[in-house]
Amino acid sequence: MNTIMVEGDAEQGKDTLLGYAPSAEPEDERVGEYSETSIFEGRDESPVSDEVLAMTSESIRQRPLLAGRYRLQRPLGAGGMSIVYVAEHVRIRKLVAIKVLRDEHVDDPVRTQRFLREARATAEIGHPNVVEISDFGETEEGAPFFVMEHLDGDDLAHLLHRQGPIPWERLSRWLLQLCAGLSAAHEVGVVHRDLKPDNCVRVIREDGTERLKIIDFGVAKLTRDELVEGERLTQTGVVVGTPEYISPEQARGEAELDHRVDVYALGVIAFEMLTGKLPFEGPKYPSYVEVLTAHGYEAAPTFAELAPKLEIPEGVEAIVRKCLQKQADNRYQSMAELAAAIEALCGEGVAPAAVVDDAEGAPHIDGPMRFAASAPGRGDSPRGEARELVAAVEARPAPIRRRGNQLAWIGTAALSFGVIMLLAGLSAGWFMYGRGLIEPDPDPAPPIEAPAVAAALPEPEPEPEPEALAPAAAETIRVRIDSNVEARIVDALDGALYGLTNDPEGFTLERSLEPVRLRLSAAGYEEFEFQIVPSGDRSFSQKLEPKKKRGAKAGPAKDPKADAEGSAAAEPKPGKIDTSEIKDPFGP
Ligand SMILES: Nc1ncnc2c1ncn2[C@@H]1O[C@H](COP(=O)(O)OP(=O)(O)OP(=O)(O)O)[C@@H](O)[C@H]1O
Repeated sequence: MNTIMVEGDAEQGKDTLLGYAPSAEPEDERVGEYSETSIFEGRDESPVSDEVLAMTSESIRQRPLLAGRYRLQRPLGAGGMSIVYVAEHVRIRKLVAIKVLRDEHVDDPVRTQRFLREARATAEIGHPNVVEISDFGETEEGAPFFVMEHLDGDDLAHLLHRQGPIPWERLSRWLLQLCAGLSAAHEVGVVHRDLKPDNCVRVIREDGTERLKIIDFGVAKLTRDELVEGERLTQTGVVVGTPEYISPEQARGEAELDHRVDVYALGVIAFEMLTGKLPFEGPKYPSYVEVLTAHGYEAAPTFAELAPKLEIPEGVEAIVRKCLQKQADNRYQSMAELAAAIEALCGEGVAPAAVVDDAEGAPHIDGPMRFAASAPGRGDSPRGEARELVAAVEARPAPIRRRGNQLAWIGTAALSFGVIMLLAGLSAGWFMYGRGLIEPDPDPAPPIEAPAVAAALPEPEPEPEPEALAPAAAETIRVRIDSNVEARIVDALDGALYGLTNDPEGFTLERSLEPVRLRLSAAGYEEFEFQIVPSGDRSFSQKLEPKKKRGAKAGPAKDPKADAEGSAAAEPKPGKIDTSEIKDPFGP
């Protein structure tokens, strides 16, 4: 398992609930106390485990100077893709942080492109609240690296662990800085997509003031340009994020993502920093499936429900809830708008109107959820870790609702259909499902003048050919079903007629990832009910069984239509038969 592993104790942090003094009390009881006691005392010595050191490239470790000017001192941390070191610029004797692509990924064009994209995206932003990129290069082994300002501080996850919930007065100042940095990113067409407390570092400046810096644009989307070659997964698609902070549209695998996913994530961060709890955690959310489903469909609990002992002003909650709306249109539409709301509340005390949650309610997950053999459980990797998961889901959706209605179950079957929800194997630090990266941005930002470093970085691979993206663009898909007897194809929920089997034209369905439950019915034949996920054109064959006559011996009944038209009509058509698809994929 080529996983991450920066902080061995981060794991603990997830389950013991952030930043509270160790307590014999049940977890729920602990909310409500601001505590300065760290349950992670001593963790600041070095977040890098021996395992990470062991993973460190031998050649890099031994080389005294990187690119002739940087002396690597020690690893700061590592993700699935790269390792971050503290280094010294030997000429100006300044500490820097250097992120180097792991040796094992050097020949992987996808990861290399992503890595370069991170460097370019970050460098283009150029804002005091975003980590600064000052240089880049390549190791002798060909591993790209880029050089950042060294942030000597704590990320918000650590602060929360150490200090417990952060009062609004303080948090609001941090949020305003994060809004400023993200606003700058959005202005140049960069969407972070993986915002979480771990990626927000607080440094104390010489004058004693705090400065927040956003790091890790490793999964950022450059809305105006490149799609990374190879991330164009025709079947499964790709969306990247960290389950605990992922926006509903990412969780639902929607293709069109914009900067408002960052508004949502910032809302989750604010929620967690204020209450010490994530909106969706605890026994009700035993795996990432439940977490993602909740982000997709479930309203966040109120502060009073989660942290009854904390007194958080209503206006604050209203702001957070507005960020957490499921529909991006119902959130703040920009970081500037969010910042204005924070400022209005902090300044004149103007609270935004309370928001009525637009959540539709989470689908009930009923069936067995099976992870691939190598899959980690939710607790198997550090909290907040972006991760790569591959689909291996078996789940029975609750009552399937009609397509176009609220939901159905996101993690439906259709492994062969493409995306859906996913689950399981940790591999490179990306959580993948849905189709986020495979869509071009419909409204690209205007070109901007990139700072020198960004401009000098190698250009990424060209965008995929348009035809590769074409299927996702169509609004409807066509379904053709053949059967041994002409049968009506109806909606299993409301009986609406879609068409008839054996119609060469088939019938159309709205393109969706929500399953549609259909029924085939023909006089004298057993009805056959099944579901499909209309994510692309489908063609099936299904034999209907004659109804058994009471008292009659089992055997094929006569098909009245076959009688009229000849026996050929009763034969299933050859080819194209894939009864596995037509069966309820969640069925036993
Ligand atoms: N400029 C910096 N200064 C100080 N520490 C940094 C800096 N950039 C990153 N780090 C630390 O290095 C560690 C890994 O950084 P980062 O989050 O960018 O990588 P990652 O996302 O975990 O790795 P990958 O991109 O391979 O998945 C984190 O602990 C982070 O706080």
